[in-house]
Amino acid sequence: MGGFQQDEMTPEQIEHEVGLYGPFTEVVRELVDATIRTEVDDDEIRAVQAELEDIVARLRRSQLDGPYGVRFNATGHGRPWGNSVVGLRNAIAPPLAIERESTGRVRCEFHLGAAYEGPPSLVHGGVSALILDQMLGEAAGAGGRPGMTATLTLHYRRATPLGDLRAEAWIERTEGIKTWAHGRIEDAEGVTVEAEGLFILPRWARELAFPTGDAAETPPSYAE
Ligand SMILES: CCCCCCCC/C=C\CCCCCCCC(=O)SCCNC(=O)CCNC(=O)[C@H](O)C(C)(C)COP(=O)(O)OP(=O)(O)OC[C@H]1O[C@@H](n2cnc3c(N)ncnc32)[C@H](O)[C@@H]1OP(=O)(O)O
Repeated sequence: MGGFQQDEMTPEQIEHEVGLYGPFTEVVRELVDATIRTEVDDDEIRAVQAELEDIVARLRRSQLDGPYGVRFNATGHGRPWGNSVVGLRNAIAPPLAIERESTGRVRCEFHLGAAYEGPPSLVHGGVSALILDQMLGEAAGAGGRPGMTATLTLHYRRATPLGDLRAEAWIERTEGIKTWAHGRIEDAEGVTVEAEGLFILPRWARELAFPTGDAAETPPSYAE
């Protein structure tokens, strides 16, 4: 698997890019929301479309060949900036700003607007799954037991309204390369969705992490 890429970015360069691409991507998120909710007239839609086509062409003048991947510098500072849940440069991502504890407990507060709608004024069930997949995976990673999602089970207890929400996740138990994590999404009234998942350190990562074949060792994780 490719996509993990080390580079020589200094903390100052990273701070510069965060300051540049953070607000840039935020405007694109605004654009998505405005596109769904606008009620301007037909001529205005056509005019805006033409301007946007010009803007896309300007950005396409210099592009990566593929997705952003996960980059990290020599200090191990990870930049999953294309990630669809937490990516700084991904306008699809809400994005989640996750607080991580080394015990494997993670939490965040976030806002889901019109772009995440499923049933009227409610969060799409697949979006809740997306968020919980990331949160459970982050819990596994924060606790030093990272893995790929092998199973993910969702319990939709109550409809999740669009708006201000919070999520948390934690490691329930580990066994060698396997980590079981649990988590939930809550609105102001309490839990709406619960999840449990199994995360497995894949073979390619095991070979890097345990050259001796001893999965009782703690595998590496990337710090943010
Ligand atoms: C991740 C690597 C580490 C990088 C470090 C970065 C840390 C960052 C920290 C945090 C931030 C990230 C947060 C991300 C969150 C989002 C995560 C996603 O959305 S991941 C995308 C969706 N998931 C996939 O696409 C998986 C696709 N499937 C696979 O890749 C493999 O099937 C995988 C890894 C799940 C297992 O492959 P095998 O080759 O390692 O498996 P075998 O060696 O055959 O089995 C090992 C053990 O696992 C069990 N096993 C395998 N698959 C299972 C399954 N699906 N269910 C139950 N058990 C399974 C087997 O029975 C075996 O168990 P026995 O040793 O016999 O006890």
